[in-house]
Amino acid sequence: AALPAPDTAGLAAVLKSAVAQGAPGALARIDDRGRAHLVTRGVADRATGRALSTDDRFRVGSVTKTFSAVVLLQLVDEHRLVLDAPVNRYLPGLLPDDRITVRHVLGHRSGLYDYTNDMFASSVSGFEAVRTKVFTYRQLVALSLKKPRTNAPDAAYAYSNTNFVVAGLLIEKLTGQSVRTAYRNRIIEPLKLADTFYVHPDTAIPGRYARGYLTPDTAGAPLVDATAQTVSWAQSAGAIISSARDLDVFYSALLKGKLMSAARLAEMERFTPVNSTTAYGLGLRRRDLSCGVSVYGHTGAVQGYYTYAFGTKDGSRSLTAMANTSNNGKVLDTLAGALESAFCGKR
Ligand SMILES: CC1(C)S[C@@H]2[C@H](NC(=O)CCCC[C@H](NC(=O)C[NH3+])C(=O)[O-])C(=O)N2[C@H]1C(=O)[O-]
Repeated sequence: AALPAPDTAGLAAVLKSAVAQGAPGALARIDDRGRAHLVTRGVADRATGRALSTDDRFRVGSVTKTFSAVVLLQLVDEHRLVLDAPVNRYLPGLLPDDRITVRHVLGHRSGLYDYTNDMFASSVSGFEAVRTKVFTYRQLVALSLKKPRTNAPDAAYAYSNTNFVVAGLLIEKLTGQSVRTAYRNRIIEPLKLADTFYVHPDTAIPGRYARGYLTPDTAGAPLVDATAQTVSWAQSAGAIISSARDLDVFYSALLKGKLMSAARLAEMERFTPVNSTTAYGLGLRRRDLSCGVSVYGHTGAVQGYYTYAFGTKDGSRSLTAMANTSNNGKVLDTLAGALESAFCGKR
């Protein structure tokens, strides 16, 4: 059935609420069968008052996880990786349990503890302690392995950044290239994503970008400009920089089957229920909206930036929404309303 027209007035109201709840700015872009709808609110830079533009680049956080999953699923298509093989077959001795497979890692079913739970228990001091640090993947995995696993392999879904750090190690081992090269050769250049970069460990965002502001844990304390950071704590789990246009192109191309075989996309879309309205596949989230439409993509939360990037099953319509703050649950929840406006239309 054809989707209702996007509700751009509703979208503007969502962004207005996000700004009222503490985001300096918020943006949204819908690409609907070649037609773009652009909405913005507030500022990209609190110091200069520059208005936020939908052209501004930003840190996408865990939307990066879909990029990493795409590379690995392409390697499965190339018969260079077996999804149900143990991770330790490719990275001997990395993990303490040979039963943990590549599929478990990409579906957050490995049980590997998420080291960011400790790293960011205190939001601002945790961020300041790592914002210029450069970690190796193995240092991050070691942080995780200091803690007990959350579940036996495949026994449960438990979101963990550690899983996509392991994915980065797999990408580098199997391609013999950096994840930066793998993203560029396999996704960024083929799709001509001119605003999409992996610059780790550089802290600067190339070109024109929105500054990002971390909301402190203490109510009323000033926002912290979190724009400059290595994102080395996340890397292949969260360090990509992109734009609303590029993420719409990326998820539309993915969902249209342009990035891997139909068989592999079907594997990516085998979903584990997370709660009543969301499910997780392989580096891909499904969100079931109030109007019965399901959308596919990923969310992101990195210091200074919240992102929603989702598309319809056939990739004909995609939406990216971003607010340039984080650690603000009200803004994260409000921004989810952009999905309803974009895909369910006027209510
Ligand atoms: C599951 C999520 C929302 S969290 C996960 C990942 N981001 C992180 O793990 C960073 C967490 C710390 C971010 C920080 N929060 C704190 O410091 C809280 N003490 C903030 O908000 O700036 C990402 O991105 N994912 C989102 C996803 O996949 O949707």
